[in-house]
Formats: sequence, C-alpha cells, structure tokens
Amino acid sequence: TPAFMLDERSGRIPPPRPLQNQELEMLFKTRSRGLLNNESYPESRGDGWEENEADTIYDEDSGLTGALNGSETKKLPQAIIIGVKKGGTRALLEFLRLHPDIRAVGAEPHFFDRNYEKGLEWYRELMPKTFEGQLTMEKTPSYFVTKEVPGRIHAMSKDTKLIVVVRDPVTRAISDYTQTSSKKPDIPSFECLTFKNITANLIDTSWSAVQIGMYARHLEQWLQFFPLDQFLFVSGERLISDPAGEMARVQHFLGLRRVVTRKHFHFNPAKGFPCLKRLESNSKPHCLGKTKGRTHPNIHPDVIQRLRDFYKPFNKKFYHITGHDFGWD
Ligand SMILES: Nc1ncnc2c1ncn2[C@@H]1O[C@H](COP(=O)(O)OS(=O)(=O)O)[C@@H](OP(=O)(O)O)[C@H]1O
Repeated sequence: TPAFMLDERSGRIPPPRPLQNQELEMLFKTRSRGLLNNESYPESRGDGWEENEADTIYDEDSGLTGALNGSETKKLPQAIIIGVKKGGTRALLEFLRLHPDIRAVGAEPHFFDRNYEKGLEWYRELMPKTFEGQLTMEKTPSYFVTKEVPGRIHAMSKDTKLIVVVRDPVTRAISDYTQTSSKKPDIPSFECLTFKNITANLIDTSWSAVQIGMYARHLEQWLQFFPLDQFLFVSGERLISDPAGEMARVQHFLGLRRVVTRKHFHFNPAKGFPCLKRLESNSKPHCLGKTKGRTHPNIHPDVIQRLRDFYKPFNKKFYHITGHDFGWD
C-alpha cells in the first residue's frame, strides 16, 4: 500500500490550455531529466520505501508547472528533519508535504553522513523543483547522531532550520529493535542486547538502539555549530495524540501559514494512528505503510525500569537545554 498519496499537489497545476510546440518540448526535457535524477538516487532509502511511489507523482507535477512558466529551480534545503530514528520522522514529513509552500524529497538522501563526497551539486539535484518562496526539505534521521553532520550542514548554510522529532528513548529503543528484528529475526533478545553485564547492571551504550536515545549528548554536538533557536523539537508522542497541535508549532517555526490543521487528520482506531485526509476528495484517509506502527515485543519490566533509570539524567539534561519537559519520566 502506498502511504499518503500526494495528489493534493495537482491543485498547483495552472488551468489547462492547449500547449504550444515549444512548451511540449520543454515538458519532455523536464520529464526525462526527472527520470535521470531518479536513477541517481542513493540506494539507501530508509524504510519509508513505500512512500516513494508518491514521489514520482510529485516530480511529474513539478515538471509540468515548471515547463509552463519556467520559474522553478532546484534549491538546497532550507530546513531538514535531522532525527531521530523511529521518532516519527516519516509521519512529520508526510504531514508537511500537505503544505503548498513545502516540497520535499521522499527518500532519505543520507547526504551529510554517507554521500558527502558526492558534493553539494549532487545533493541539490536530488531536490524537487520549487517556486520562489517555497521551502525545500528532506529528512534523514541518522544525521542527529552522526558527529560530522552538524559542521557539514553549517558549511552548507548556517541558517538551516533543524527539526528533531524526539520520542521516549525507551520506546524508541524498542521500536528500533523491532525494526531490526523484522529484518533479522535471529538476533538476540532486546533484554540481552541492552546489557554489557546484566548482573553489574551495565547498560551497553555502544548498542545503537541505546545510544541514539541519549539525546542531550547528541544535541551538545549540534550546539557547537547552531544556536538553540534554530532547532525545533517535535514531540513524537504529541505528533500521534495531537497531530494538528504539533503541526501548528512546526508551521510557525518554518514561517508558514497554518494550512495543515485538524481538518487534515483522522484518527484510525484500527491502525492506532492519525491518518491523512485529502480535503478536495471524498476518498478514504491515507495511513502510513505497515512498517510504521509495528507491534512491539513485550520486554521484561525490570529491563524497562533499568533503562528508564539509565536515561533519566540524559532526559533531565535534554529538558533543561531545550526548556521543554517531554514527560518521559
Ligand atoms: N501517523 C502515524 N502513522 C504511523 N506511525 C506513526 C505516525 N505518527 C508517528 N508514528 C510513529 O513513527 C514511528 C516510526 O518513526 P520514523 O518514521 O521516524 O522511523 S524511521 O527512522 O524513518 O525508520 C513509528 O514507530 P513504531 O510504532 O515503533 O513502528 C510510529 O510509532
């Protein structure tokens, strides 16, 4: 199942009129360029793979509008969703794509962590075309925990707006583990992997599922390059319980009109998550694919408690730095 279909975009195509020969030619060129660009996509697309179908629709639209008035160009992103893995980054990006002033890459480019040697022009080519005044965005959740990334984004533009979707680090770790074990069913239990030495109560901080949740540590790296007011911390929990409220904060932070509102969301009780409504059609709301909102395994309560204790000082520090209590403790 494709995730959110993005044919809201078609609203931006000018009213139909017969195309001149020249325009047809331009249209053809733009489309074939688009195809080549798709081929140059990095192999790694994160696990939001099923959403990429929507991307194709979206790129074709932009080719069409661009050909008709020639004013669209590919720009480097002015805002990036930098993390965190399993925080709700796909949901946030898909919610943002409802906004007419935002265009975003569907796949995760992994430019600043894995493809940096390809250069900024390669990165810019991945971006969708935008009109003046539209924001270009991408999401790659591993940026938040990769130490080279803050300096690299700063070198691209010191004004880049940075969005971090954060989620209770214990649930996040379990979600991360659930994803890994869905691909490698033979891995040891969560309880096993959590500890270096269970009798000594020594948590294995080198296990990425544990390490990613030490948010304060990672944030300190970023704060060496960017001031705090260039970040927006989105609550992954509120993105589920109050998507419109959280989206109001995001749109405000990005300096956008509040277009995405409660009208766009429909809580799907079977899925247990908000799904998106297309306002101009009566079709059913679209939910994210089945890799989003997986059932988590039951983890031994003692292990959960030990992880809670472990994260407590990191969470406290994170609340202190951000000035926001996310309510995980
Ligand atoms: N609307 C909606 N629909 C479905 N899922 C939603 C939604 N909003 C947030 N979430 C939560 O997003 C979690 C996956 O996070 P990410 O998209 O950041 O994961 S990834 O890092 O890109 O793999 C995913 O984690 P799991 O529940 O563990 O699968 C969801 O809890």
